Amino acid sequence: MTFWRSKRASTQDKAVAFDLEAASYARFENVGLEISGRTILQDLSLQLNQQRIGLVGLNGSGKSSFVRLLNGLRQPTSGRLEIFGADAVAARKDLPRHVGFVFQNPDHQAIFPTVEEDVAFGLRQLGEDDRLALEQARDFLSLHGASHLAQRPIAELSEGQKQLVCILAVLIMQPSLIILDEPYSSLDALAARRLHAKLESLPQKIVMISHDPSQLEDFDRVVWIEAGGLRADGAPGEILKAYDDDIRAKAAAAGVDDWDRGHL
Ligand SMILES: Nc1ncnc2c1ncn2[C@@H]1O[C@H](COP(=O)(O)OP(=O)(O)OP(=O)(O)O)[C@@H](O)[C@H]1O
Repeated sequence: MTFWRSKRASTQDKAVAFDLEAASYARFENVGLEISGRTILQDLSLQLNQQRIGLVGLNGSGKSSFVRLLNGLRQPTSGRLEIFGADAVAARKDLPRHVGFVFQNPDHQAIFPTVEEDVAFGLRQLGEDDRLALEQARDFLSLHGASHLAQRPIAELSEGQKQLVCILAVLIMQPSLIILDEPYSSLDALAARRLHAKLESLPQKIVMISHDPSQLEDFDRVVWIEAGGLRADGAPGEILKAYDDDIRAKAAAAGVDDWDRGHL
């Protein structure tokens, strides 16, 4: 059974010259981001070219801000960023067609009353006919063992169910790059295993934020963001170990049992 829209984007998009086969799907050159006069990200220079890249960093370090740059939710305020070969500022309106974004908080993503309408929405955005989009959404939900949720109001779902629906709403669009911002945060162990296996099987590029190092161990690369900058970048084994060591050192210095000696 196939679900994919007939109007699928070609490798060279007509409106903006995206190169969806580019080896480096994101190129950061001295990229900075300021919001309301505050520096959130600074002087980031790196290229993303591996299939699955994990992002780690403490709360508030800038991970969500970093991934928001990738699909046009934020634009750099300094430096240059190219996504699939196109300037991220000039291409910001077209980026969501190729870069799917699973939000950390499902309430920021789901906008339609029912699950099937929400999953169908992305296909409609891509130009699919309303009725066909809804049919494909139902089939897709069924394929992923979620047909029982199809007509449920999203607002009534559990947090984990909402998170899974938001993931499906992005997967159905088959974007070339999929961003996942802490997708495991509300999932039970079974759903987490299923998602892990699913992500492993996908042909698309994936950039995923996770506070659970075990979900990133088999990724191709891990990038560690600290205080809005690049702290380390490399093989998961090396970076996750260094990150864990750093957390242990900080915990020992701050006194993990003493909330007041730490800081938010
Ligand atoms: N809309 C905004 N206005 C002002 N400051 C913001 C805004 N969004 C994020 N920030 C600030 O940017 C910094 C980085 O936030 P960001 O959400 O990117 O961190 P994070 O690493 O994803 O954190 P977490 O792990 O807690 O999700 C924080 O200091 C945050 O307060």
